[in-house]
Amino acid sequence: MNHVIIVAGGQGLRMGADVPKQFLPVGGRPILMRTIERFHAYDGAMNIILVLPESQQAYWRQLCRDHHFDIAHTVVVGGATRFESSRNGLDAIPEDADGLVGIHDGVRPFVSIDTIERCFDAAEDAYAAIPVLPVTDTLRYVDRLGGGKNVLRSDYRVVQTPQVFDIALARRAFSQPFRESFTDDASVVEALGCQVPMVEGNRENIKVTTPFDLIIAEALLRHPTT
Ligand SMILES: Nc1ccn([C@@H]2O[C@H](COP(=O)(O)OP(=O)(O)OP(=O)(O)O)[C@@H](O)[C@H]2O)c(=O)n1
Ligand SMILES: C[C@](O)(CO)[C@H](O)COP(=O)(O)O
Repeated sequence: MNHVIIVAGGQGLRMGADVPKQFLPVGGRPILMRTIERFHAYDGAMNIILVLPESQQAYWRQLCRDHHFDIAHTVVVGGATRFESSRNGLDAIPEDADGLVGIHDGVRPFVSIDTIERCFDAAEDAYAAIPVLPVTDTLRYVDRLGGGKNVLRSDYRVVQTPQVFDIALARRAFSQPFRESFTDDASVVEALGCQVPMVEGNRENIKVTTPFDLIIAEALLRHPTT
């Protein structure tokens, strides 16, 4: 059985909305529902674990009733960091489970089924896989004194989710103590000394982070490309 942990335990400070950003509507439906629907569409038998702050769980249950949202999922409590939220999600997977676990941002509702499939297929072969895209702008390194220099953009990739791992590998990685450098799940696995293979992501798979991203999200719904 495949598992996916949808992390939605953050504060959404950059969005600055009254309602937690994962509950904001896009095309009339909460972002989080759209995200969960993508994984259910990929694999109807997938074990879906949703990580949410305790204070938001009653509101989420109300939203599910209001929107007749009936995709089965388990809700677990979020942590102070994304690392902690991912780890809480992992703890909800039965001890004796084997196979793969994907970890996905609750606020990436436009992940394509192809991207999900590429990640799970590659992780089946290589124990881990993450979706990435090439950088389309010129990149500039800036130092602490305000100086800067052009860097070769072909040396870099933009990283998305879902990040998929063998469950035993993910458990070992998340038993390490937290480090500030853990900005995604791949960086936690790499701290064990493992390589994390990359597959192609999809351009629409934006992380809804700021009010501007909500405008893009509405436009993507009006002109679907996935
Ligand atoms: N303690 C945390 C922090 C983040 N996340 C989740 O990780 C994903 C990516 O994080 P981001 O979009 O940066 O969300 P926030 O941390 O909520 O945003 P901000 O930094 O603006 O507060 C989101 O789905 C967010 O809910 C989480 O589960 N637990
Ligand atoms: C995990 C992630 O979405 C990969 O791009 C990203 O690192 C999370 O962003 P945050 O701003 O660090 O929460």
